[in-house]
Amino acid sequence: MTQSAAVAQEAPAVNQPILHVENLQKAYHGQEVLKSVDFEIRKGQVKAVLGPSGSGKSTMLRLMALLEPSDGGSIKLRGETIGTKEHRGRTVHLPERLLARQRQDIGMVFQKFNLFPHLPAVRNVMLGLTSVKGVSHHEARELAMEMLQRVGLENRAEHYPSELSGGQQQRVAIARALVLNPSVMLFDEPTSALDPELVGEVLDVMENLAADGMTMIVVTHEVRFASRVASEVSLFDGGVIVEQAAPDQFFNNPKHERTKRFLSHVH
Ligand SMILES: Nc1ncnc2c1ncn2[C@@H]1O[C@H](COP(=O)(O)OP(=O)(O)OP(=O)(O)O)[C@@H](O)[C@H]1O
Repeated sequence: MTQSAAVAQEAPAVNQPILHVENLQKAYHGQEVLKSVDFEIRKGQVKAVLGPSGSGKSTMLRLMALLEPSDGGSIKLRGETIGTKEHRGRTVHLPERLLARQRQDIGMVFQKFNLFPHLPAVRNVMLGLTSVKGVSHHEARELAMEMLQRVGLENRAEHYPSELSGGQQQRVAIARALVLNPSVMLFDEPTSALDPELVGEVLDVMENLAADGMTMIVVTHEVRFASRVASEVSLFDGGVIVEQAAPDQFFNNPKHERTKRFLSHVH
């Protein structure tokens, strides 16, 4: 194979979405939470997802992160179907071993930081590298320190979660996701559990990530963040995406009545 042919094979198609979700469905106890979600995000885009409480936003992210199986539809990451495969004409869910491997390419940050309380910050960040990726302790530590620096916490590396503020814990959680070098980062209301004065430091870290070209989906109630940082804003309601548009259009000239009503409550 010529060198240029090899490069062409490796490079993703320029306009191919990083993550592409089609007709995603999920029900709990017969109650449809995701009716049919279609969603795509391209490299470097930041999508903000707004919507009323209980509308299924977290469920959508958990399915995209392969933390729960869907009931239907498909998820493609960099052109490859993840989470499921076709087997004898049926769609089947992949075994946990394969899901774990695919999950490494999707970073997820939760409302609650979920750090291990008995490990200092740097060990929390290292854990995925040593236990999942088999990286040596020495190399994992170096990479973890780089990530802690990126979120402005290199001087808190040896602090335990109980010695850190909520905002700092959330920044450690972001570093923990980033260190695995995912193709896309999913944020599920990352500032909702924080005292108001700690929200800004987490949003600043996220804004820096976006400026560095990270591809991000952010479920949030932070309308100002969405309007400033997102490349596209979506309103999620009733198990579907009601409207998606660039922030200016979404906030200043929404098309759907549902979006207008939603915005009248949050503005
Ligand atoms: N594991 C589960 N088992 C049963 N029902 C669930 C489960 N997870 C979510 N639900 C239900 O699905 C619906 C959507 O929940 P979800 O957390 O996805 O909404 P949300 O839009 O993220 O809400 P919020 O903004 O309050 O976090 C809710 O009615 C919730 O009770």
